Amino acid sequence: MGSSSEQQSSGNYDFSFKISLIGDSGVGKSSLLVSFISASSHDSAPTIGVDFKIKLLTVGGKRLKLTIWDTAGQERFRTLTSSYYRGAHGIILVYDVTRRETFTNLSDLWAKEVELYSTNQDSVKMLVGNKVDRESERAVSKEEGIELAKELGCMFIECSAKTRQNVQQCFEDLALKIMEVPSLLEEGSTVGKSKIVKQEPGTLGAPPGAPPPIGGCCA
Ligand SMILES: Nc1nc2c(ncn2[C@@H]2O[C@H](COP(=O)(O)OP(=O)(O)OP(=O)(O)O)[C@@H](O)[C@H]2O)c(=O)[nH]1
Repeated sequence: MGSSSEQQSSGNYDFSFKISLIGDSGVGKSSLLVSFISASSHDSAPTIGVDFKIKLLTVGGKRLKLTIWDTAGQERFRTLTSSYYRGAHGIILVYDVTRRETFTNLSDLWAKEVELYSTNQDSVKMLVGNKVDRESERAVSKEEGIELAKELGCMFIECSAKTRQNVQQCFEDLALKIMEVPSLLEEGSTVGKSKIVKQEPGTLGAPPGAPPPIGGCCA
């Protein structure tokens, strides 16, 4: 799927935000993204390197362009990390409610990385407990999720990329919160800024200096 240059023009959206998805391998980051972008979940192959997708949507009466980055959780790709976070307006920290270690890794590992690499002091963070459709296998309670979100200063939601429960809500709530932060709003504003930049095929919408994404597309 491609996007026309017309869609990329600032005339078609009021704000442009970068959102990064992080968390352990297999928690469902790619599935959440695909579920949000394509309005249907699917079995997802492991992400190799980095992927991003663009979603145009209207929230709170504003037309938004969300560039959503999907990180590969595997340790061997961690050298790419800083570019995932650079300039991100929103960061989604995902764990799998059926795998406790993915929850503890968020506070022990991922939240520390966010602190280290995030260049946007004001970026909005959202803690997401995914795979709630597997309720019988749950290993992390909702209350624990709420507690950790408080500790980390994050918003919180539980969802399922498989059933799409709360997936749209997750991204919309995050976007709404980003728009409440004046510095992020100003930075993401397209007013008076030209968004039509000459880019190599396949990198449409990627921030300058970004590593070449794999399979980025626009919805
Ligand atoms: N039951 C259930 N399975 C899910 C859900 N989300 C993802 N999965 C499955 O979990 C597995 C891993 O999902 P991915 O989306 O590849 O996870 P990821 O976090 O992107 O993994 P990496 O690309 O390795 O970082 C896949 O088999 C998905 O189909 C969900 O909400 N419920």
